[in-house]
Amino acid sequence: MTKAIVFDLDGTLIDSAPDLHQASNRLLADLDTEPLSLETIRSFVGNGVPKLVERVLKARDLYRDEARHASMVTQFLAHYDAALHDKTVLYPGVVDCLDALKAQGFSIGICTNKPEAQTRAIVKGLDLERFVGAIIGGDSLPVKKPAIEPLQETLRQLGLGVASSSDDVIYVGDSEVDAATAKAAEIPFFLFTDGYRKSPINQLPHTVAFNDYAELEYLINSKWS
Ligand SMILES: O=C(O)COP(=O)(O)O
Ligand SMILES: [Mg+2]
Repeated sequence: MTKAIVFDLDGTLIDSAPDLHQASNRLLADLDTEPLSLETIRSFVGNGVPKLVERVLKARDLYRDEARHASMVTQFLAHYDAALHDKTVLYPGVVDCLDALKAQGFSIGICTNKPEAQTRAIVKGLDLERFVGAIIGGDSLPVKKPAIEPLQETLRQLGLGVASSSDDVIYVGDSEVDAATAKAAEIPFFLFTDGYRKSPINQLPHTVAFNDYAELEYLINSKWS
């Protein structure tokens, strides 16, 4: 039976906050408004781009209504598309870890709240395509995490039935949203502690916590040994 490891993207495999920060501040500059700090933008990531843009606008008291918000999301994405991974980096050890997991025969998926098109472009640009068998983004389905459907759809595309998933699957993520998703889906959750979480580790439901990708293969194999 195939086993699968599904990863979140932002704050888990990649540190994407610097490019999200730049796009946010370019949007604010279009609106003749002062920039926000990297730390602030990092704290806004995890619920998808529309929510990030809403938080950016509200932080500068610029949120008006849904129609304007929708056009700001489009404007943000134009800035983001112009520099999707200029400053974005993989966390140390990610490539070696994915290599090792792939070599062991694990199926690998990505389940993120980032829009699918931008996710695919970044995955390609950072040369991760060869590892990944399924990608579900925040706009791939009508709902996004913490709804469980995106994670279930990732597993379905990897060829795993939902019924068997709790025994054969691990979800790896960095945030409150990921922990809640895995818990609701009854899937073991490995928490990468150096991502964008806002809560203390002990307040996030998790199976295993780690901060070094050099340890992840061992931790995964320990769970199934
Ligand atoms: O909020 C986003 O756009 C993406 O965040 P995620 O990759 O951590 O799900
Ligand atoms: Mg994340």
